[in-house]
Parts: sequence; structure tokens; C-alpha cells
Amino acid sequence: MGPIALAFALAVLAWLVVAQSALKERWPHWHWYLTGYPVAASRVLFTWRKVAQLNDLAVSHRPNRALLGSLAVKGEPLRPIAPRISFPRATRTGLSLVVRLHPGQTPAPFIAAADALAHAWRVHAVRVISPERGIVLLVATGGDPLERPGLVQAPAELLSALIGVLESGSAWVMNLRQVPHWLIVGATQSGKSTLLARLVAELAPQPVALVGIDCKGGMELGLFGARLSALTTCRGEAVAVLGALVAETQERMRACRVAGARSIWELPEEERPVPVVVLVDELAELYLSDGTREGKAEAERCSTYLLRLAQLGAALGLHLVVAGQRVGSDLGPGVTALRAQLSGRICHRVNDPGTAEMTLGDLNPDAVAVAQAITAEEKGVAVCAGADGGWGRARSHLTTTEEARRIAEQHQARATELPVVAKALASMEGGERV
Ligand SMILES: Nc1ncnc2c1ncn2[C@@H]1O[C@H](COP(=O)(O)OP(=O)(O)OP(=O)(O)O)[C@@H](O)[C@H]1O
Repeated sequence: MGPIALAFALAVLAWLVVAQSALKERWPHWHWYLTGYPVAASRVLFTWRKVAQLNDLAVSHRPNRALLGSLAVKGEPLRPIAPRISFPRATRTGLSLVVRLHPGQTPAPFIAAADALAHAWRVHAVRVISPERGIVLLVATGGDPLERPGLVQAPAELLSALIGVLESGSAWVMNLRQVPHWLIVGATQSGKSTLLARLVAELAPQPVALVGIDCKGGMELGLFGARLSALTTCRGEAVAVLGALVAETQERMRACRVAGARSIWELPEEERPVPVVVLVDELAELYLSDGTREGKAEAERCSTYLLRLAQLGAALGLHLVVAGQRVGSDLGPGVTALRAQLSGRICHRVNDPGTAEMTLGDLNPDAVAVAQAITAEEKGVAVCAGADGGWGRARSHLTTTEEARRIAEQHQARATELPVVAKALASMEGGERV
């Protein structure tokens, strides 16, 4: 090959490399269709029989028992047959294929083999769905969809917030009417505050009162001060506000009883009190006592009030969103009881396995392992679990501090006054706190 031909070949190669990385950056799905899909589809077709046999997905049509003289012997029949699969179909983020189950098979062994399939096909993950009896759909995702999550849409609903994107590519929505209370955990710099900022930005335009409890001096929630109906910056104030909110639940209960309603949502619209979302940043600040008698009493009162709000709040339009770096029974006996009431769970990267276990362990042990695998680079990535037992990885949309402040100021007219809370805070300023 002459030097000119060599230079030309190198130039073409360099151009291909640049074009491919530009394609990956700007149109990732086209990059996948042209380069990733053909390779992955061939792997699926060439490896299916072997992978099915190794993972007990293949069955034999012959019985696994036979008579040997007067003895019945049981064993593994030779030549098990892998279930039939369709040709892998390309999707925007991966591929999918249909498996027709043999009689007697169920989707369970396919679910157990999902990880082995992902490794065999060298894809990010394989999900197993059974859309109809006798059929299993294997959906493979080529790369991690949370690395560069696209923008998604969700219908606007009262008390519902579009938080980000789920691993499946669909919208990650926090709907407080469906799951009334949430626990959010994550180590420092994992993305908790960004998630809270996103939640405030989504709730700010809605007719909802927001109460901030931020005992780290109001450094995090203070940004949204303009849109908050109340903000407490120390535990003394938090006790007063939480106590006032418990009194508010009693008042709402009385109103419901008089009207013969079982929740505020059954009251006529003009009589319905405004829903309240209480945001707590750093749960530990409310629970840890400084050893003094007053400190202990304050922590106990916080714990009792939070538990009371979590128990009664759902039907009365009072919702808790509690965030913290660590959650463990060492914070106090009330923490485990509170966790049981917070049915929505979000676990970012955590420093200790105990916190992941405490957040997700009672819902799904597999979710704990996935949460522990979140790395420090995956900021905003979390495992999210709802009341229905379903869970998955997700990533919040990045809402900057500046954006959140701007949205809060834009909607400050919606910061409804809560008279009982204002009274409790005023009485503190007037006397107890000095
Ligand atoms: N969804 C996201 N996508 C991209 N970057 C994110 C996302 N969420 C958070 N980050 C980035 O991660 C960094 C830390 O986020 P954040 O302040 O929310 O963490 P945190 O858990 O609240 O930390 P701390 O407890 O120290 O306040 C920020 O610089 C933010 O830009």
C-alpha cells in the first residue's frame, strides 16, 4: 500500500470514529440501531439454545422418570429443547423478543435468569414481562438509560410531580394522592436536595401549601422560602409547627365527621381545606438528642408528632416527605414506626448498608442490592419503591438551585397562610424561644 492510500485509509478511519462518537452523543438511538442492535441481535440468536439450557429454561418432552426393571428411576432427560423465540426486534434503547413457553413452564425461571441473559448478550439489563399466558417478553436495554436521561412528559395532576425518568424510559412520577408519604435517603452529594428542589418546583404552581422543616439552619429549604407557608430552622420551631399540624388534623377530622365524609376529598370543593406537604430535610436533626432532658423531650415530641401526621395525614390532605442521610433504629425507637408509615421510598447512594436495608429491605431485598451498587458518579440516580411493591432505578431531572429559587418566587402568591402554624410560630417568637 502506497503512502497516499495509507493516509487516505487512516483519514477515513478517523472520520468514522469521530462520526460515530458524534452520532452517539446527538442521536443515541440511531447509534444503537446502526451499531449496537445488529451485534446484540446476532448474539441473542447464536447463544439462545445454550443459554436456555444452562439456565434451566429448556425442557425435554420426554418424562424424567423411567422404569429400570422393577425400579422407577428419576433423572435429567437428555437433549432438553429451548423454547421458541421470535426474531429480536429493535427498540430505541435495546431490543425485545417473544418467547413461547413450553407446556408446564412459567415466567419464574426466566425472571431468575434475567441477569445471566444480560451477561450473555452483553446488554445493560434484561426485563421479563408476561403480557399474556404462555408468552414471555424479554426486553433488553443496550446501555444504561439513566446515563443521559431524555426529557419525558406526564399528565399534570394535583399533588403529582414529575420527578425524572425511570430506567424503563418512562416518567418517574411522585403522586402523593396514590402514595401519601415518602422517605428519601442518600449520602452527602448523592442528589437528595436536587430531588427535593424538583419536587418543590413541580408543586409550586399547584394549590398546595408547602411547609419546610430544615433544622440545618434552613440552608437547603430556605431557597424556596418565598413559596413556603412556613419554614422552621431549629428543632424548637419544628416541634411547634408539627404540633400545630397535628392540631390541624384534628380540626379536619371534625369537619369530615360533621359532613359525613371519610376524607377531605369527599368534601364539597368550596369547603375542602388546602392540602399540605411537609418537607423535612435531615430527619436525624429532629431525632438526635443532645443528652439534656429538654433535648430528649423535644426529640420525643418530634417523633410522636411525625408519626401522628403519617398515621392520620393521608385522608386529611397532610403529606410527609422526609429526607435524611442516614436512617437507622439508633436514631430512636420512633424511626422504625415512622418508616412503616412512609410507604414511598427513594434510596440514593448511601454510605452504610444499614440505611439501604432500612429504606428498602422491608419492601424488597433485591432492591437493597441494586441501591448499594449506585456509584458516587451516578448523582441523582436512586432506587424508587412505591406502595404496590414495585421498584426500579430512576434518575431525577437536574433542577439547579437558581431554577428552584426562581420558580418559588414566580409562584409566591400561592403560598397559602396556615393560621394554626403561623400562630404557633408567632407564639415562639413572642416568648418561648428567647
Ligand atoms: N439528577 C441529577 N442529575 C445530574 N446531577 C445531579 C442530579 N442530582 C444531583 N446532581 C448533582 O449532584 C450534586 C449534589 O447534589 P445534591 O446537593 O442534591 O446532593 P445532596 O444529597 O443533597 O448532598 P448534601 O446532603 O451534601 O446536601 C450537585 O452538584 C448536583 O448538581
